[in-house]
Amino acid sequence: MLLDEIVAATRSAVSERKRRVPLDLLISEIEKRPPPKDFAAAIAGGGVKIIAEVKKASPSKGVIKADFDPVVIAREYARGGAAAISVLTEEKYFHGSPAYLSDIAEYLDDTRPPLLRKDFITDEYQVYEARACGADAVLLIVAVLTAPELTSLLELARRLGMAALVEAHDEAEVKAAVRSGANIIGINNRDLKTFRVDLATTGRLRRLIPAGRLTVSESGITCSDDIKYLQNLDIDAALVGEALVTAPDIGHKLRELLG
Ligand SMILES: O=P(O)(O)OC[C@@H](O)[C@@H](O)c1c[nH]c2ccccc12
Repeated sequence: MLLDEIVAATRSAVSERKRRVPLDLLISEIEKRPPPKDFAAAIAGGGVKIIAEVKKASPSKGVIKADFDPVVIAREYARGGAAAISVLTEEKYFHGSPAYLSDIAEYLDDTRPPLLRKDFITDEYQVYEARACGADAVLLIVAVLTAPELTSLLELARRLGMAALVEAHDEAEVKAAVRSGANIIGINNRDLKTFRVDLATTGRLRRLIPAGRLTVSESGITCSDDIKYLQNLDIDAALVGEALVTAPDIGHKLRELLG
C-alpha cells in the first residue's frame, strides 16, 4: 500500500537527517526562533477560512507546478488573504522539503499567516525539526500513528508552543482524533489508500466532531460552491492545494474561494 511506502521512506529519510543534524542542534535553533504564531486562532471565527498549501507534486499527479517557487507562492497566499499556509515537506513523493518552510519563514515578513508543516510525522524528531524550520503547527495523521504515539506527539507540539492538525479519513479515525483530545481535527476527503477524493466524506464525518473543536476539510476543494457546501456544514477552514497552486492567477483564485 502506498501510504505504508511513504511512511517507510519518510522514516529512513528521518534517520538519515538525525545523523546529520542531531537533536541538540535542532533545539538550539528552536531557541533562536521567535515564538510560534497562533494557528488555531487564525482559522477560528466566522466563515470558512482558507489554509493554502504550497505543493509542488503529488504521488497521483506527479509535478503539478513546473515553475515552482515556494516563497513566491507563499507570498501570494499571504497577500491574497489565506488564514494559514500549509507547506508540504515530504521529499520523495511530494517533492517537498523542510527548507521550503525555513525559506518562507525567512523571506515573508512577520505579519505572515501561521505555517503548518505537512508531512508524515511519526517521530518526535520531525516535530522539533518543524519548529526549528519556523513551523507554527504540525499535521498528525491518525492512520499512521498508534493512540499512544498520537498522544505523545500532540503533547510535544503543545510543549513547543505549536498547534496540531489531527487528520482523519473515516469514522474510526475521527473517533480516535476526538479521543486524543485534539482541538483541531481535519477530515481528509482524499483516501490516502486509493487517492479517490469525495467532498461528501466531510459531510458524512462532520457530525462525529463535538462542538468546541475546530474542524478543517482537506483535499479536492476547487471552487466557491465547495466552500458553500463546507460553510453549511459549519466547517472552520478548508485546506486547498492543487486548485490554488495550478491557478493562472493565485490571488484571484484565493479571492474567489474567500467569496
Ligand atoms: O491538492 P488538494 O486536493 O487541494 O489537497 C491538499 C491537501 O489536502 C493534501 O495535499 C493532503 C491532505 N492530507 C495530506 C497528507 C499528506 C500529504 C498531503 C495531504
